[in-house]
Formats: sequence, structure tokens, C-alpha cells
Amino acid sequence: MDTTQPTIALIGHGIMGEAILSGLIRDGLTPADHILAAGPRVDRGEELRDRYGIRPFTDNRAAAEQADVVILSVKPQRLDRVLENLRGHIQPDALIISIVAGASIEKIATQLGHSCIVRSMPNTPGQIGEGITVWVPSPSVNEEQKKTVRQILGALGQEIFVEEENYLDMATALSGTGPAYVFLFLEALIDAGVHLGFPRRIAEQLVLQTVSGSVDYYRRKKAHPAALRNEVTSPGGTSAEAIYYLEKAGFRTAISRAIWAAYERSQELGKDKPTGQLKENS
Ligand SMILES: NC(=O)C1=CN([C@@H]2O[C@H](COP(=O)(O)OP(=O)(O)OC[C@H]3O[C@@H](n4cnc5c(N)ncnc54)[C@H](O)[C@@H]3O)[C@@H](O)[C@H]2O)C=CC1
Ligand SMILES: O=C(O)[C@@H]1CCC=N1
Repeated sequence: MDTTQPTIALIGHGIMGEAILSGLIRDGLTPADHILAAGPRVDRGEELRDRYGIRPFTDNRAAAEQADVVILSVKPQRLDRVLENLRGHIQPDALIISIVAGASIEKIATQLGHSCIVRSMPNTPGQIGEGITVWVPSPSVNEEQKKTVRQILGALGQEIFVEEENYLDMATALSGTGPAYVFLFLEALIDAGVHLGFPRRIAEQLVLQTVSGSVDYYRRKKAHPAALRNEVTSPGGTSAEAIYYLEKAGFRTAISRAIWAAYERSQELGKDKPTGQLKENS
């Protein structure tokens, strides 16, 4: 093992834990034997070891004690117990990166008894390096550590540094949760196509290319979305008819209210003992 390379411990090796470790390995940032992935499920650890060559652990402390960087990637409802268990088992100069929705820097620092914390919010497209992560450091994170954070989070796609922690609950609602809105929209369009009478395969192809082509077009034209929508909307035509019904049904307001609700839920998840049932070991 090359002792000049930082050792990274993931506490929680579910969907996002795997996204991070696979990105680090894919980008050649961390050798697989420097990644320690901890979680209660032995089968999951073995699966990740076989797929990537990382070192699995069932004992969070044993992984964290060896790590220069500790990444917290458990569900918010598990966090209190995990932090309590890790307290006193973190190297004094270790950097902690949390991706846990809602959990504030202050909460993590107090419960862990450690001040060098980064709070971040990635999203699932990070699994293919196409995600976006917003992050905020505590005051004791130094410039060298910020570089490390950029590299680690950069393995998931784009990263945005912010100075105000409140942006993290906002990012959780907009970009962290964002893929769920996009997939719901895709699903609704495909089902509408099937309702019209298209075979599902054709409906999926039409929707996927329409959505990805529109996103690419928007990216390239750099025009306001309303201007691009107007290009589609002929007087007395089909788009005007469809948009009339969407607006009448409260499309925009529903989206805005949903994102506010997600923002408020992120704030609630940061409180002690957040509600929400978890299955064993999830
Ligand atoms: N899924 C998403 O879209 C995003 C999730 N997040 C945050 O990432 C965190 C993890 O979420 P997911 O990866 O989606 O969840 P997940 O359920 O896929 O992964 C959680 C992992 O933690 C493990 N675990 C359970 N108890 C544990 C313990 N005591 N110690 C160590 N590991 C334990 C579970 O076995 C599981 O593998 C959450 O806090 C979530 O808020 C952040 C951004 C996006
Ligand atoms: O649903 C959740 O709580 C997580 C946080 C960001 C995306 N999913």
C-alpha cells in the first residue's frame, strides 16, 4: 500500500457511497486499496470489494481510525448513532465530508467532537460523473483540504463551493432531489404517449430524445427558457393548447411548492431524531 496517498473511509456504502468510490477509482484519484467502505451488510461490502477492489469493513470505527478523509454517507435517521459511535475514533487532522441531507456542520462537529467538516449535497447522476455537488466548509478546513474536497466531489461531476450553509438545504431541494422530479416528468410523458396509443418502446425513444435534445439546445443557445418555449408555441397551435392546460392545473405552482416542501424537509432532517422509518441495515 502506498502510504503517501490519502486513505478515504466511507461510512455507509449504499447508492451514494458507491457513486463516490467508483468515481474516485474511475478518475484515478485514489487507489482502490486506499478506500475503506464501512457498513453493516457483509454481502454489500463483498460485492463492492469484488467490483472495485476496495476494502470492506463492518466496523465503522476500524475504518475511520485509519482514514485521512471520512465520508459520512448514511441515511439522516442513522446519523446520530453513527456519530456517537465514531466520537474519539477519528484522527485529529482528518477531514470529514458529509453528504447527509439536512445535517448541519454544527450538529456533526458537536456530536463527533471534531471541527474540520465539509457539508455537501451531491446527486445520483454522480454515479456516471454527470452529477453536481454543492459544498460548504467549516472555518477550520484549510486550503489544501479544500483542494482535496474539490477533487473528491469533482469525481461525481461539477462542484460548487458556497460560503453560506443555508444554500445546502436549498441545494438538497433543487439539485440533490432534482433527479426525482426529472424522472417523474419523464415517466409522466412516456405514460401519456402510451395513453395516446404509441407502443411503450417508441414513446420512450420519443420522450428521451425530446428531453435530452431540448436540454442540449438550451445549453447551446444560452437563451431564456421562455424564449425557446415561444419558438415552439404557434398562435392557436398545439403547444398553446397544451400549455394552457398545464398552467390551469397549476404546473409551475406545484413545482415551486414541491421544492419548498423539500427544502423544509431538509431542515427538519437536520433536527435531532428526524422522523422516517428505515428497514434494518438500510
Ligand atoms: N440518494 C440520493 O439521491 C442522495 C442521497 N444523499 C444522502 O446520502 C446519504 C446516503 O443515501 P443513499 O446512498 O441514497 O442511501 P442508501 O440506503 O443507499 O445507503 C446507506 C447505506 O448505509 C448503510 N448503513 C446503515 N446503517 C449503517 C451504520 N450504522 N453504519 C454504516 N453504514 C450504515 C446501509 O447498509 C446502506 O448501505 C443520505 O444521508 C442521503 O441524504 C445525498 C444526495 C443524493
Ligand atoms: O430523499 C432524500 O432524502 C435524499 C436527499 C437528496 C436526495 N435524496
